[in-house]
Amino acid sequence: MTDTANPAHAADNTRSGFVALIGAPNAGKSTLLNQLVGAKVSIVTHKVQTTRSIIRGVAIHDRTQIVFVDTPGIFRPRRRLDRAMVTTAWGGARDADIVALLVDAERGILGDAETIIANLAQIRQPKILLLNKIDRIKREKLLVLAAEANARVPFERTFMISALTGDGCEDVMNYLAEALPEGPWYYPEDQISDLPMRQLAAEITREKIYLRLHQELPYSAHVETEKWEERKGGSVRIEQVIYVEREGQKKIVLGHKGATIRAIGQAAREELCHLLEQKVHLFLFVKVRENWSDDPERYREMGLEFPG
Ligand SMILES: Nc1nc2c(ncn2[C@@H]2O[C@H](COP(=O)(O)OP(=O)(O)OP(=O)(O)O)[C@@H](O)[C@H]2O)c(=O)[nH]1
Repeated sequence: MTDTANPAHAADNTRSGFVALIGAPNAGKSTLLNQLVGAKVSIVTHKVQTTRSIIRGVAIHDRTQIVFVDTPGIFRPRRRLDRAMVTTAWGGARDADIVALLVDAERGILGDAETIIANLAQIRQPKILLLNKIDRIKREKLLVLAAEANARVPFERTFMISALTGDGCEDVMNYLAEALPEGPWYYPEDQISDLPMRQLAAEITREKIYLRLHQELPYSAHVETEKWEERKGGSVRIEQVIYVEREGQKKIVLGHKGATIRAIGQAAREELCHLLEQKVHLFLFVKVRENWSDDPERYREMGLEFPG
């Protein structure tokens, strides 16, 4: 048996490294991360800009440990929170061994994807191109897109994949497993994410809020796990606070006679039970905290840099 408590894994011939996934909002980064790591570590929703901080997923392929850095979508920043997300995303790319640019092939290289490609030139790490969502488009169009992207940036390799179906993903893993440098593993073998459990639990609740409320609640809800208590008998009691910016938003989150928050809580609890493989008692509270998006402390908690 392998010693999972020892992250060094000094065994011969191991390889390891960091791979930054960058791409425009909705390119499919979180979906791909989950597909490659094989477990849900990064939240996925149909809304853009749901990933706020860098989340790592760790995959083992052959003798290589591949640490994925899922970056917030890189886009033209408008609000302060947006600017923090973009700064953090490019920081993640500069620290990585390999940068993987994910492009929504259906959308092509327009808008945000174009801005990213223009900026990629300044990044000196080896870069690979992943054309995603090939389940949705014709092969001829893909080839044109691949040529267009490679004319602008020297990619080491181009892959055509579907993060959703897993098509082409094995080729990406084979490539990364060979391309990353020799060295000891960074994490114990059984660790899929270094995102603290409390934060992951908060992300799950935040995902349920988005899925439930769609447009009604803009990007102003923030969830914090305040209490995490392992109970006798193997269950866990988790208390979370959902912070909103205005009274009106609090009413929306609560819903008529508390129906909305109950549904959010139930969905989050089910997913947590599944993830933790234990019984979960989840308690949600809604609080108004005006202007939390201007508070440096909240940024630090989310692992973001505060743009002055
Ligand atoms: N058809 C299809 N849909 C996909 C594929 N990959 C991702 N999607 C969908 O695209 C949407 C966005 O995916 P995400 O993984 O959340 O995208 P993201 O790049 O992490 O987005 P942000 O968190 O906003 O940066 C979701 O509805 C996914 O189901 C794919 O290969 N095929």
